[in-house]
Amino acid sequence: MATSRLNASCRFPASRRLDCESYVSLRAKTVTIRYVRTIAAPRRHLVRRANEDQTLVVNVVAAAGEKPERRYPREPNGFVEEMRFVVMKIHPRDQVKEGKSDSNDLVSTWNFTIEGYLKFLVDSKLVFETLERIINESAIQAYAGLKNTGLERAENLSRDLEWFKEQGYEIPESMVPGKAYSQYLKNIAEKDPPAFICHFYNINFAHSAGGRMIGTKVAEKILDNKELEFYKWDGQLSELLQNVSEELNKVAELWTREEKNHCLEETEKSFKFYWEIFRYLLS
Ligand code: HEM
Repeated sequence: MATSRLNASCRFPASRRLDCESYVSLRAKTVTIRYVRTIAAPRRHLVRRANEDQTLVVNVVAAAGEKPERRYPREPNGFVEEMRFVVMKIHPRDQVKEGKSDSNDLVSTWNFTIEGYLKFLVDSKLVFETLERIINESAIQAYAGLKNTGLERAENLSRDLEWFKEQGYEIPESMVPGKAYSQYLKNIAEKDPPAFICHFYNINFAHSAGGRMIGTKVAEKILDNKELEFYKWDGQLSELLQNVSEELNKVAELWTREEKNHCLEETEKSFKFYWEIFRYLLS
């Protein structure tokens, strides 16, 4: 079997690049690489392709005796897709199925009341206010690109509550679910950015997906089709979401796999906290 001397550029899970050199067979499916500038033991790699400039692109399979690297669902599509995958699995299957039509049917069966809806709006406002204040005031680098994304909702919610007041409705005080979620966000914001980013993603994206669908149904059923400011964005929502996704992907690129997993594990908490606020709509 012919062998060639190649410069190999090794792509590691944490995006670390190391220079190495090796004698390999171009027909080989795996290769053991001896690193030039590290003290790592030789590792077995899966050969992905050899570029024209004789740079070999390889994936780490395992060091001798190690288990192969674990792959995470949607990992190659960027971290936002990983977060989306996890939260969609948490949506209760019997109540909320992925895909708008099923969920739409479900939401159509709900009996909305203005009282329940006002509680939902008041607690949502508290959560968005807290989220936005933290992002604006924090010096944490990961939050810097998440200021003024166009997804902010607190001001729009204030205008909606003002409108309800003008219609003669009494605006309730914020309640336990909103206060609990707001307090939790304050607790983790400075000491645990990966966890906080999970909440940032879920709160904003939940509202733009299921939340928006619910808003349309509420408007149809009990608001004479009045479209609230909560569901209006300056510019195309899809573009705003795309921009924020790109920013979140950039933030997560700097994380280790452990930090990413920690962020994903926080999804369940985010869902539970926000679900408590959604539940007002069912009362
Ligand atoms: C009654 C409550 C809910 C309903 C009816 C609902 C419904 C939906 C539906 C239908 C989608 C898919 C939208 C699409 O494929 O375009 C979706 C996506 C999503 N939901 Fe929910 N959901 C609810 C509650 C929640 C909660 C409590 C959270 C978390 C805090 C959440 C977070 C998300 C996220 C992050 C997405 C992905 C959005 C995207 O990628 O654009 N949802 N939801």
